[in-house]
Amino acid sequence: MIPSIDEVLDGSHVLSLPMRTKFRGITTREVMLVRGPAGWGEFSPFTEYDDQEASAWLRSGIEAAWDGPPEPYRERVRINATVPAVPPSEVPGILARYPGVDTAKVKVAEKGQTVADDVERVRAVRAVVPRVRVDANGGWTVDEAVDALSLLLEDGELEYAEQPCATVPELVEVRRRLPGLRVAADESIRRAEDPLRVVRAGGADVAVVKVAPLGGMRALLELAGELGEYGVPVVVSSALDSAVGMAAGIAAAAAIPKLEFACGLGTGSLFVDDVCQGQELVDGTLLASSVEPDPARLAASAASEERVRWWHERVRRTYAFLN
Ligand SMILES: O=C(O)CCC(=O)C1=CC=C[C@@H](O)[C@@H]1C(=O)O
Ligand SMILES: [Mg+2]
Repeated sequence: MIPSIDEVLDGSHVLSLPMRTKFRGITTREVMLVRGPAGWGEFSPFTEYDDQEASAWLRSGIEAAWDGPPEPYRERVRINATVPAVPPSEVPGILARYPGVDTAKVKVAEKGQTVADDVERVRAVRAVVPRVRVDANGGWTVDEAVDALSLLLEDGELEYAEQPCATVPELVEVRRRLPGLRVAADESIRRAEDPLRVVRAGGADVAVVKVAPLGGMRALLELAGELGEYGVPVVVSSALDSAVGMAAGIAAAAAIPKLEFACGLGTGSLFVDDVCQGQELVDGTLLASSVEPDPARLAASAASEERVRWWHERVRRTYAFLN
């Protein structure tokens, strides 16, 4: 059952969370938290997304706050460190925020940077963490991907390359030209009309799945089951969520029967302050549990009246796509 708009907006908070490091081009993350009978939910589609795309995120926030999490298979979820496209000198400081974590995802192919920047950054990561995956966010052509990934492979193994190129045929081609390397699909799943298309086309060895863009924890679990039928394992990742959205990501990951890879659910450390005290990392794992935002932090991070109005209007427009 979908709550009314007034029920969704009642008791909601729009927050502006400053980030320690620029990530996907932003230095402040705006999120909206909603409160329902089952707890808290998050609605935080990136501001440039249209209402149709944002509607999956609204469905997801409502699911968390009105239905709560699915039945878990495990208590704790292994996570990876996430390293933004920073200079190598900043890498140790970022990794220090992930005690006990043995896998890092490194952003590569950042606009305005070179392959040499990527190689240096990945080297700095390898010096601290044994297992490395890279994420190009579709920033390379096939030739650029093959050249850059071959260079990175000269220094050591890569667990996988996430979205090296933007399109499905390009991913298929990268897989063909680098048969020893796993390719993971992210944007080709979360921003696609048919999330299984990339897998059917032979463009992915691994699928990156995110709760909010897929429309919630149960929608993610259903897709993970379908991907499993194709023999494609999933990595549950964040959508740069606050601790509330992250709790839904951890709950979804905890409810997947077979989890082979560390999950990208450690981006809370990219915020200067999250909406509540972060979950403690134990041996590189996070506990699946409900979260309660800290009222003082909600007050301190409250967005301007103008931005609150913008988000409320966005919810109203987006809500129209829910049925
Ligand atoms: O997967 C991770 O390690 C963290 C999550 C992450 O990298 C992302 C979160 C949100 C937006 C994306 O640009 C980005 C990604 O591309 O996977
Ligand atoms: Mg990605």
